[in-house]
Amino acid sequence: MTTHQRDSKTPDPRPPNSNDPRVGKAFRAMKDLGISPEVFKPVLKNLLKLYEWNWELIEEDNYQTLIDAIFDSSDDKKSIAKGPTSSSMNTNIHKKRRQDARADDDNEPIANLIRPGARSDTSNSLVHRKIKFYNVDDITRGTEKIKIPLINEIGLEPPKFRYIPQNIPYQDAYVPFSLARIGDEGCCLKCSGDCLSARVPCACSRETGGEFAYTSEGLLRDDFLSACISMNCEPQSHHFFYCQDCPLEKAKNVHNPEPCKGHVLRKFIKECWRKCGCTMDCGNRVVQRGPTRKLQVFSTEGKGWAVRSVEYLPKGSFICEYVGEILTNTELYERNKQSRKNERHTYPVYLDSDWGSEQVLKDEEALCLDGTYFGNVARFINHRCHDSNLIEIPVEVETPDHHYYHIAFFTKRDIDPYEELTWDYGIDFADVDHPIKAFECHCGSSYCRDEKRKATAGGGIKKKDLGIKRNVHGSSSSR
Ligand SMILES: C[S@@+](CC[C@H](N)C(=O)[O-])C[C@H]1O[C@@H](n2cnc3c(N)ncnc32)[C@H](O)[C@@H]1O
Repeated sequence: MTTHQRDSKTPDPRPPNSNDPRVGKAFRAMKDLGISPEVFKPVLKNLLKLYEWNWELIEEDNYQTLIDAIFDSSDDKKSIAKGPTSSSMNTNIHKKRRQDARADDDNEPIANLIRPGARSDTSNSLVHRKIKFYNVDDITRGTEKIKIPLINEIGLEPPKFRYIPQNIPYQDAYVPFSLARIGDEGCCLKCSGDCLSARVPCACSRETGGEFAYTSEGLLRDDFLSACISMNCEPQSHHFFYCQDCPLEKAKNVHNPEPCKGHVLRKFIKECWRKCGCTMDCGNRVVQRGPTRKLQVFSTEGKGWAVRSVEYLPKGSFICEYVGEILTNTELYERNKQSRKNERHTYPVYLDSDWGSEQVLKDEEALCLDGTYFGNVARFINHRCHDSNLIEIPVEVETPDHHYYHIAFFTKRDIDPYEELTWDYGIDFADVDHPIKAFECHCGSSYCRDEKRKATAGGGIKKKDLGIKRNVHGSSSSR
């Protein structure tokens, strides 16, 4: 699944060579900061010698030591400031330093929900560090297998929420899991070990046409991902389902709802689960194992908090689920009314991917996820119009009843370290009837729908737009 790495605690007697994956990783991280190989290679070589080939010290805190050493060498020589990449390099290094340079006195508790994690600089005395480290080293409070730090580069107000690694019903949501609901033909009772290596794909691959959605490397299969992307980004008329009594239209006007504008039908992944005979390491259990990538929450100008990965992510990588409280649509309407009064922001996702397969549920039955007060890292993923680098895919795990399922984010393409992770919320920025006012979009995409709307004659507002999905309801930002 990931490139093999030598245990970085074991001193490596060999000098670095360009085939070493650790050199490649360092190269990519430095490239991202605009640092050319000519500049970083000699510094890396010296540092490795100094640390007796201990890569752990080089790699820790996203190569902070290496960056410090490059910075110090550039301060000394001033010569690299003449190079063509020097100004961007210095800007980026300064940016990177700022991102990690939150002094102790910036360690405000994150709404008493995230423990501040000030770090003392005792890890190595060989490099004189002039900076302090960021203030929260794990927003998950140990509830995930990985730590997810929060990097406050610009002094944003701490997010107020409680991290939960799995969805939890708020109150009325009826989420029935039972072994009895899973028929024997709906799971792989007789499998053992890893279903992906079985000669014939088991029953759990039926949802994805008799082939598993995942490769043995734990990535989404290319053809499956492409089909999901094209259904999501360029849906054809046959990809839409039109319901009789549309809950989204009722949310806009309960007494006189307009006809349904259409819901995009989605492809599901089905993962093996408890009733199956395979092990937890089975390749058809990716989302249920939780996030494994090196993610960070960081502050942005204009969009609040955001998410990125500090490691390279190949196309089809699972990033995280959208986790929140499970609400009925009725509870969500109530909450939205309240949040408008309290100026709180909600980030709900409708569990509406299975339109057409069963009767549309009533509002007091239909479910959505709200990550506002209780959520996971996904609540920080910002919107980008059309060319976002993540796609959300519905995943069936505990129940074959698609009344409830998981929403999982996967990469649509290869992603470089430190690139912001984004998904298209599906907002129609021109929809003035929507119960939650859309934010002013700063996604920066050349396909930005908000920019296009503003550019049309006087920012003219249209009322109807066929086939608009609106999964997350962004509220106007107070930032
Ligand atoms: C799901 S949250 C994402 C995390 C959020 N940035 C935060 O700080 O908590 C959605 C909110 O983020 C902000 N946001 C997301 N994408 C944005 C964009 N492209 N432009 C401006 N604001 C955005 C909006 O305030 C929106 O209501």
